[in-house]
Amino acid sequence: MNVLETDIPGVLVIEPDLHGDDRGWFMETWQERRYAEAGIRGPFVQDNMAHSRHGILRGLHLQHPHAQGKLVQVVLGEVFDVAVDVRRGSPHFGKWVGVILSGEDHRQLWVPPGFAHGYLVTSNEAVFSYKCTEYYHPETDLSIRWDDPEIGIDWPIVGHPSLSEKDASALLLKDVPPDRLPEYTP
Ligand SMILES: Cc1cn([C@H]2C[C@H](O)[C@@H](COP(=O)(O)OP(=O)(O)O[C@H]3O[C@H](C)C(=O)[C@H](O)[C@H]3O)O2)c(=O)[nH]c1=O
Repeated sequence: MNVLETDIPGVLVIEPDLHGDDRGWFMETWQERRYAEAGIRGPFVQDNMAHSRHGILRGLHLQHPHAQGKLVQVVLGEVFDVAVDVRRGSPHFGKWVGVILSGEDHRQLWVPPGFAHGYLVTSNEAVFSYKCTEYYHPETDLSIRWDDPEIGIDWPIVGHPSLSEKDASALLLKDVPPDRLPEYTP
């Protein structure tokens, strides 16, 4: 398993070992001891899966309180996956990391608690699967605008993505009340 750092400390790309043979392939998508050694600690309490068509953008979402760490990967298709540091006081506040994840490369992204997360489907369809370190708390769920100019995410899209009503009416980061954002703890 290779673990690659990104421009934001703590956000990691994981390249799991793939065991191929004439039947196909096998991979361990998570293993507590090995991932903890890489700095990816649970406990993971919930697994999610979502299917989306081309051009769908889900995000940018976070929960606070009850911030979720997310170990994300694509089972089928391809997405552009983004993590944004929205921890108050972080030296990287407002900074984003974007990576292509696909069912072909099997890569994972570790999105620590305190980050807004979202992805754009760049294939005809995509099945997205991820582990969370906190339960779903819709009452503390928050959407931040995918196209917030102060974050400036370079989404690989021409025109406008397909969004949920919630995401279409999301706030700009500057308009989020400070107490709705997690605190940075070095
Ligand atoms: C997130 C979630 C949703 N739901 C239900 C609530 C709605 O009836 C339906 C769709 O929810 P939503 O539109 O919030 O789903 P996404 O837009 O994919 O939200 C996710 O998108 C971005 C990329 C994330 O990182 C978060 O995990 C999450 O916010 O699933 C649940 O029952 N449990 C859950 O944990």
